[in-house]
Amino acid sequence: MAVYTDVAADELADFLKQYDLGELLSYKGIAEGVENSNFLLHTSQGSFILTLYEKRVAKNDLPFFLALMTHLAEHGVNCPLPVKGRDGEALRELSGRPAAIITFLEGVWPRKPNAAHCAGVGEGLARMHLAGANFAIKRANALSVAGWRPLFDAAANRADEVQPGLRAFLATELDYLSSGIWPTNLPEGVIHADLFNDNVFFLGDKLSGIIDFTFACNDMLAYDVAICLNAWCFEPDHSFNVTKARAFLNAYGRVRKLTEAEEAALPLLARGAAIRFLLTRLVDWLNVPPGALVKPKDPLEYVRKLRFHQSVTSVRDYGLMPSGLVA
Ligand SMILES: Nc1ncnc2c1ncn2[C@@H]1O[C@H](COP(=O)(O)OP(=O)(O)OP(=O)(O)O)[C@@H](O)[C@H]1O
Ligand SMILES: N[C@@H](CCO)C(=O)O
Repeated sequence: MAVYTDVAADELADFLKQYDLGELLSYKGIAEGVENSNFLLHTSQGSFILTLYEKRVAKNDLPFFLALMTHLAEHGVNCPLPVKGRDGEALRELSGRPAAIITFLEGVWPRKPNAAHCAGVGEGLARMHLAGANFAIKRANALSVAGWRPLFDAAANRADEVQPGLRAFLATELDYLSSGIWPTNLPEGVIHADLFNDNVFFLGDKLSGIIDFTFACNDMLAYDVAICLNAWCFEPDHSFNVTKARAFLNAYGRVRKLTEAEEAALPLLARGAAIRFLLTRLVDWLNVPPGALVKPKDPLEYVRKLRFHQSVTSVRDYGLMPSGLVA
């Protein structure tokens, strides 16, 4: 998270009067993350996270995110819980933005994920997919293949300022991915859609919790797997680490086995996931709001990752035998 919208102390104290959270002792903006404004609150009742939802979050989607966290927590996933006010509502408004308070989760996100972390994420992701199976509310993925073109259009004119040739590279890849080859018949369910290392908490090597459901939606479960391959299985120099990928995929498969069709589609899904994050990062890189407390993420990291997926011919390259057996 970041801080785009500031909140004054007296405004926050007033806001908290709507809750049974005791007295506000201190609060501070959280610089991490890029999407929403977040604050760590200390009250006489404990620690909480206050989120003000920003540009990419549609207000109509907020009941989905809040109900999903409650549903997942009830089905064994350790994730934050929305805190309701005295009126029974979790969602309200603060400083002109939709706002909610959620419970604070203990744990630390891994700055340098190792293969054990990747295995933890694989297991955690599969458990989340199973836990989401009977969640009643639906939300389409606004950042799937149809959502990439508008992002490209918003950034295309200045893409070459970030890297010469980037515009043409993106245009070619986007044409390919939108040419009718994007899978439509793979198993679907609730996906997290942003399960990066800063959204997964660990205590030692053990996964202790999952946060940040503001991109969660209904989509292909294997697309979530592809997002994690991108987010967890590359090194700081952006080279692919097959040991981490194998650990991740095997751990996922022990809880929810990928179908053969999902395995076959993985290289394509990974290309899609790479361009999705490349494009949102590029748009954000070119549009940092003046005065915002945010460190935009590097879009070029995803050029390298995308090139790797373009070179992949089968899931063997991700450490998995096409039959699903370990390579
Ligand atoms: N429930 C929570 N418990 C403890 N810490 C939290 C919680 N929610 C958020 N944080 C802290 O705030 C940081 C940013 O949160 P989050 O990832 O939800 O923000 P975001 O703007 O949606 O970011 P991004 O989408 O870039 O990951 C986290 O890395 C974590 O340090
Ligand atoms: N996790 C995303 C930011 C939030 O969408 C990224 O690393 O680009």
